[in-house]
Amino acid sequence: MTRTPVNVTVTGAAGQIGYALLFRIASGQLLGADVPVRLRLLEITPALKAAEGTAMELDDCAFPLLQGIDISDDPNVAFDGANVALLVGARPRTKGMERGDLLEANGGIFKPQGKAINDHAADDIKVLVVGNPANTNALIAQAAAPDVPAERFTAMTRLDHNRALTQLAKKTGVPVSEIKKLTIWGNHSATQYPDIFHATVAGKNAAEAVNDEQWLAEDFIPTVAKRGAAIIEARGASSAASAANAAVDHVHTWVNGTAEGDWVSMGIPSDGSYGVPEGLISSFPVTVADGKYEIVQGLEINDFSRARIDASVKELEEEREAVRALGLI
Ligand SMILES: NC(=O)c1ccc[n+]([C@@H]2O[C@H](COP(=O)([O-])OP(=O)(O)OC[C@H]3O[C@@H](n4cnc5c(N)ncnc54)[C@H](O)[C@@H]3O)[C@@H](O)[C@H]2O)c1
Ligand SMILES: O=C(O)C[C@H](O)C(=O)O
Repeated sequence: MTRTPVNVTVTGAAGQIGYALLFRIASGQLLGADVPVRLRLLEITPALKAAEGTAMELDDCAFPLLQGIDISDDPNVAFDGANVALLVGARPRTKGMERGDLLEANGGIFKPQGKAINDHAADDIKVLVVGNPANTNALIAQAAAPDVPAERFTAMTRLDHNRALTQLAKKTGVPVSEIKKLTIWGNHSATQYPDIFHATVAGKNAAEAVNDEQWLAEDFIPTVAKRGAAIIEARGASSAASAANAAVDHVHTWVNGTAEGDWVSMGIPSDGSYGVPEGLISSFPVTVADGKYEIVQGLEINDFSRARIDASVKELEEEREAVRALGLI
C-alpha cells in the first residue's frame, strides 16, 4: 500500500460515540476499503488514559488500513494536517435537558477547535460536527475558521435521516432500500422536519403511498424528531452506535457521492435556498459528486412543510442570536 494515509481527527475519542466510531473508521468503512487512515484523537486531559486504552484496542485489531494513532489534549496538535475532522466531543444532553441549555457549555469547546482547524488543518479539510447542539456548534467552529471555505463545516442530521427511513419503511412494509429522496430540514432538534412529500416508496410518491396525514403529523414526525430523547429515556444515555453509524454514512457520502436517483440530508451553511437565511447551518436535501455537495433545487414546498421548515429555521436563528450574544461568533 503506497497511498498517503488520510488524517482523520476525532474529538471526544474516549466517549461512547468515539468507541463506536473509531473501529469503523480504522476498518475502512468511513473512506473506503482501499484508503489508509491515520487517526488523531483529541480528548480532554483527564480522559487521555481512556483514549489510550481505546488506541490499544485499535492496535489489537491489526487493521490493515490503520497507519498510526496519535493522541493529544491540544487541538493545535490533533488538527495538524487533518483531512477529515469529526467533532464529537461535547457535553451530551442528559434527561430533561434541552439542546438550547447546552449552547453555552459547548460553545467554549467549538470556538478554539475551529481556530485550530483554521490554523493547522490540511487545505482539503472536511468537518462534521456531531456534538450537540450540532448545527450551532458547527456555526461557532466555522466562524472561528475564516480561512477555511465555509461549506467545509457541516452538522450531522444523517441520524435523523436514517431514523426517518426506517419509520417510513415500517409503515409502508418495504425494506429501507426501497425508500428514496427523504429530507430532513432544519435543526438537529425536536423542531426538525422530516419531509416525505418528495420521497418515494418503491418508486411511488411516499405521501400518496402512506395517504394518512394524521399518521404523518401525529406519529411519524414526532417519532423521528423526538427519537434522541426516547433513546436517552430508554438507555439512560444518548444514542451512540447509531450516531457513529450516521457519522460514517455522512462522511462516506460526502467523499464518495450519492447514489443515482437519491439524495441525503446534511446540515450545511445555507445559501438562501428555500427561504433559509444565508449562513445558518441548516439541514437540506443534497446530492454529492466529486467530494462536493449541492442543495437539491426546485422542490415544491407545500403549506404543511413550509410551516414546519420555518419553525425549525426560527429556532436556528434564535440559537445564532444566543451565541452571538455570548460572543461565540
Ligand atoms: N448529531 C447527532 O445526531 C448526535 C447524535 C447522538 C449524540 N450526539 C452528541 O454527540 C456528543 C457526544 O456524545 P457521546 O455520547 O459520545 O458523549 P460522551 O460524554 O460519552 O463523550 C464525550 C467525550 O467528549 C470529550 N470531550 C469533552 N470536551 C472535549 C473537548 N473540549 N475536546 C475533546 N474532547 C472533549 C469527553 O471527555 C468525552 O470523552 C454529545 O453532544 C451528544 O449529544 C449528536
Ligand atoms: O438528543 C440528543 O441529545 C441525542 C442525539 O442528538 C440524538 O439525536 O440521539
